[in-house]
Amino acid sequence: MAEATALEGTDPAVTASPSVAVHDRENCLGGFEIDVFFQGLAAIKDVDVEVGRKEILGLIGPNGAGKTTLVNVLTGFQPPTKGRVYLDGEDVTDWSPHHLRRSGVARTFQAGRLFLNMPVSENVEVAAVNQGISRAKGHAHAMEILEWIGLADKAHVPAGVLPYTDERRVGIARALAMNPRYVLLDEPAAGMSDHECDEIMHLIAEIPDRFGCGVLLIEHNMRVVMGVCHRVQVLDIGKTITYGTPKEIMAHPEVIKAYLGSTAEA
Ligand SMILES: Nc1ncnc2c1ncn2[C@@H]1O[C@H](COP(=O)(O)OP(=O)(O)OP(=O)(O)O)[C@@H](O)[C@H]1O
Repeated sequence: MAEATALEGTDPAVTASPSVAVHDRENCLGGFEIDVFFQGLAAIKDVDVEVGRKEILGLIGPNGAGKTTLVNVLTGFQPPTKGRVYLDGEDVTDWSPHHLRRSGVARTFQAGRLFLNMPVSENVEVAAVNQGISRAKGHAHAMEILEWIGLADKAHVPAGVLPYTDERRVGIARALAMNPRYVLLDEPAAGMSDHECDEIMHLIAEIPDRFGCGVLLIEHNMRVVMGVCHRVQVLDIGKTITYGTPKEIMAHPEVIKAYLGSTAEA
């Protein structure tokens, strides 16, 4: 993680982020006018973010831009210093991660957070059962998702022996097993080969229709982001630089300068 960036005290006209309002607040997971300060330093300053139910939103930006902090705010892991979070019209700003998870906001983590001694299938099953369905239904649901994500043949393997890239898939499977309304994926393609990236791209593209949920995707791999996202929002030093379609983002001079220029081939 990079050091927190001091935006506090700078000219508001300079630090103001553009509004990203594109959805009806009743039908999205959104953070509005979000600030997050750590020890007086702004990690996020006046950022709006919205993901719709049938949408894949990409959140990109250099290391330390504030992407994970923003996802932490949307999932209840980080209370915002200022601003509100809405889930399909309901103010959920003060809700715990557990409450949000039970209400349909699921996420993955950069580090797997799997039960390493437990078989892959049970890792996914537990996530489903925690949402209140029976063990048998949870198992069937888990196996369906593992089949879809290409891990059915490893269902009985302890999660701890999986290669890193498979761990990330199990993380996605666990999040989807919760039957979320929104799923937030933190760098799902990290460490993947080009071939694996292609596979994960196709899977992510299927999520809104197959699972009926919106996707917020943090990802450094631009091929993946530009290949699957309907909209892309760009953060840098804690504020939104711009947002738009992948095509618009690729052509944005500030984006090219601040981010894509150095990592477009990541
Ligand atoms: N718990 C914390 N305490 C203090 N500072 C933090 C904390 N979490 C994040 N930060 C700071 O907030 C800023 C944003 O960090 P964040 O991890 O959200 O960025 P990011 O865009 O997700 O970066 P990366 O791509 O490297 O994951 C950074 O300057 C980081 O050092």
